[in-house]
Amino acid sequence: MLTYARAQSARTGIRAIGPSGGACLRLLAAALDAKAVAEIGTGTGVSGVYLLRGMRPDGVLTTVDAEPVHQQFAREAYHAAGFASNRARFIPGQALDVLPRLADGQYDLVFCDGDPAESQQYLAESLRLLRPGGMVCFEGVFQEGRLAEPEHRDPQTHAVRELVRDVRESDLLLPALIPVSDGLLCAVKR
Ligand SMILES: C[S@@+](CC[C@H](N)C(=O)[O-])C[C@H]1O[C@@H](n2cnc3c(N)ncnc32)[C@H](O)[C@@H]1O
Repeated sequence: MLTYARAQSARTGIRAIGPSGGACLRLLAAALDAKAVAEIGTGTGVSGVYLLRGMRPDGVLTTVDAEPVHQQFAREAYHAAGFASNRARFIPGQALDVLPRLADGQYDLVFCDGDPAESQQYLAESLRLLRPGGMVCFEGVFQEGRLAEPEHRDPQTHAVRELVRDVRESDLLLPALIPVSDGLLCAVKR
């Protein structure tokens, strides 16, 4: 059941991935037979429920958020969706403080949905965290249309443009831009 997580998102205004993006995440986690997934930006747990549904039954989602109260919503959402508490590891804190503490090469999938202005740093950390053949995904790269409109030069949109360029030009990555939700940029680590 996603009702709880979506209701908390609507009530609090904490943005959550849409149904098409969520379904895509679930499929990607299943295709990777994911046992270990890292998520930046727990929110109210909508994306986490989709990821857990796609992962192996013994898989563990490690999810990071700067706001402990958001993680409490997500904890309740995973419980309401029927997942045992040992399926998720909640780490509160700023992503750029927490990510360096996670183990190298141990993750099948890294889902980035935290602060878009930090996207390039998330990519660098993801490349370290992923096993070969693993995948990194960024939600929201269309930036509600601003990405494709050159007059938008705010720091956040600029950072996402730089991310898209880095992913496209990297020899280490095989990218695909999937037009679901607000743009899901995915890339497999060679
Ligand atoms: C868009 S919401 C995530 C939504 C969630 N992925 C979902 O689809 O249900 C973004 C989340 O990232 C968190 N966040 C923003 N900047 C962050 C940072 N620098 N480090 C960790 N978490 C951050 C916010 O507190 C918020 O809960």
